Amino acid sequence: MTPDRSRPRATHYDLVVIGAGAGGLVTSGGAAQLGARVLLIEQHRLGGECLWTGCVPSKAVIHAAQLARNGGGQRWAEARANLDQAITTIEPHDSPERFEDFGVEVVIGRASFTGPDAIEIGGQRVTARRFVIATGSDPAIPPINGLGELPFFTNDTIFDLDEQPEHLLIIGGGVIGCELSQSFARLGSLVTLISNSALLPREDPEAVAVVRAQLIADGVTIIENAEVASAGGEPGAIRLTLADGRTAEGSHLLIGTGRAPRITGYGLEAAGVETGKGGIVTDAWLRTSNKRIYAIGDCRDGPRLTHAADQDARTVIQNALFPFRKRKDYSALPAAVFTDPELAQVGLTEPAARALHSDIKVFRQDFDHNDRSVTEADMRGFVKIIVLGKRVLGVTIVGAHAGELLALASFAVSGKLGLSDLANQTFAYPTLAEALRQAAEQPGQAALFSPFMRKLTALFQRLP
Ligand SMILES: Cc1cc2nc3c(=O)[nH]c(=O)nc-3n(C[C@H](O)[C@H](O)[C@H](O)COP(=O)(O)OP(=O)(O)OC[C@H]3O[C@@H](n4cnc5c(N)ncnc54)[C@H](O)[C@@H]3O)c2cc1C
Ligand SMILES: NC(=O)c1ccc[n+]([C@@H]2O[C@H](COP(=O)([O-])OP(=O)(O)OC[C@H]3O[C@@H](n4cnc5c(N)ncnc54)[C@H](O)[C@@H]3O)[C@@H](O)[C@H]2O)c1
Repeated sequence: MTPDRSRPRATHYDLVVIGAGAGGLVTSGGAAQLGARVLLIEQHRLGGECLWTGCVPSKAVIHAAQLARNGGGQRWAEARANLDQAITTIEPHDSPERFEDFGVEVVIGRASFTGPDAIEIGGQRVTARRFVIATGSDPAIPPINGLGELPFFTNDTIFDLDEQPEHLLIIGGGVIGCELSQSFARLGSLVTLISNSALLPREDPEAVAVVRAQLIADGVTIIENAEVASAGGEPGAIRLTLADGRTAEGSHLLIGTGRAPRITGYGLEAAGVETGKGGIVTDAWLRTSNKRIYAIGDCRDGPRLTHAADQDARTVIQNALFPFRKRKDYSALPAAVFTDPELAQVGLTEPAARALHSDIKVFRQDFDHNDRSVTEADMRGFVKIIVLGKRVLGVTIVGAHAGELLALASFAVSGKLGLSDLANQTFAYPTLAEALRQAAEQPGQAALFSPFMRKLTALFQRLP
């Protein structure tokens, strides 16, 4: 029998979690399995952005676009079928029944704080020992003249699109803009991508150059460092006018210009929770200005990624339930842009490391010297390892399967390993991962094959 999910069964819990996206699900499921009495409140459907409007549909579209590449024709319908299938397959993992089996009490409704230690939900007042806010973020819509009068898409709506866009205009050259511009181009739409920055402004520019070249080869028209001054035209024939007078016309418009944390309309002021421009302010332990309330994932100031929300959740389970506290630490948080080629980063990029330290060293290995890249006939990209002294500060990988290869690099950065730890590994031949070892062995090889070593070797050969 389906339980009544319209109101809580009790008035007090050990932990109340607001929002059932990646952050809220991991927190509530983990805490309940550890034995805490947990109430999880979700206003819409469990799974959040990642399942319904983010990672899952976008990666399914990317996969369909890979298959469609060079196939010709308009292939959005196939991508739509693929993304619907992916969501249907993953949805049971995030179902209320599964979390109820873990011992979580699930209520569907909108929670609102009424004071520093209480919320209201389903007309009922609920108190808790600790609260976790995991309310996520909305697409940020830029203040462009005329935009309000036109139909436009965001990640909340683009994956429900029924018809193939003839010509998709995209504002924003970040992760969404790059991943989806390439996908729609490969699926057979004309695509124009406009950004007020360079593409992927936070990433290594040399790596971005490799991605940019592929987007152009796929037919994406890219306009970088350009302000969109106004939007006009009509549905089906949208015209963007840039500040320098240029115009771009298309049938559909997608906005991917960053995120706005969800911090209004649910009583954060009444709870005494401080917010800033970047979201809910948290301390080193992810506590808000109200020490009994934690904030995790996209709603707090900090990185907005599913695995960041997951990492936050694990930190908060420990901090909210146990006396041994754990600090938040994003220094080894990996990130991948799932374009083709992929761009993956962990730790500091080369420009970020140079801004902090004057004496870093950078070791780069291009994939055109990797045998597997040659046999796969895909030699785009490189591995770059950024080192301070002996310590690996960061790794940038651009190329095929860069997101997968990054796992090894993440391990090196989070484990505070030295370059020699990577250089001394033996990797299966022929694999792309060998490029990491080849980059890591560059300084050692210079020392190993030096004139001094040559003399030493010769000397040893003369010994009886
Ligand atoms: C197109 C796209 C692709 C992405 N791809 C990736 C990727 O490949 N890898 C990656 O790591 N990240 C990716 N992300 C980012 C990722 O989706 C988010 O960082 C992640 O989903 C955030 O999880 P969250 O739990 O913080 O918030 P959300 O998933 O947004 O969950 C918040 C939940 O809170 C609920 N809620 C809000 N207010 C209330 C309230 N008052 N009461 C009750 N419920 C409430 C909402 O309904 C929602 O379900 C992508 C994002 C987008 C937009
Ligand atoms: N693979 C992944 O992990 C993945 C994929 C998609 C999205 N995401 C997450 O989702 C979030 C949102 O992605 P996003 O691409 O919207 O944000 P983003 O921050 O990655 O990029 C936004 C881009 O829009 C540009 N921009 C901002 N205002 C503009 C304006 N008025 N006109 C033109 N350009 C403008 C910025 O300069 C920037 O290049 C990100 O935080 C990202 O972490 C992650």
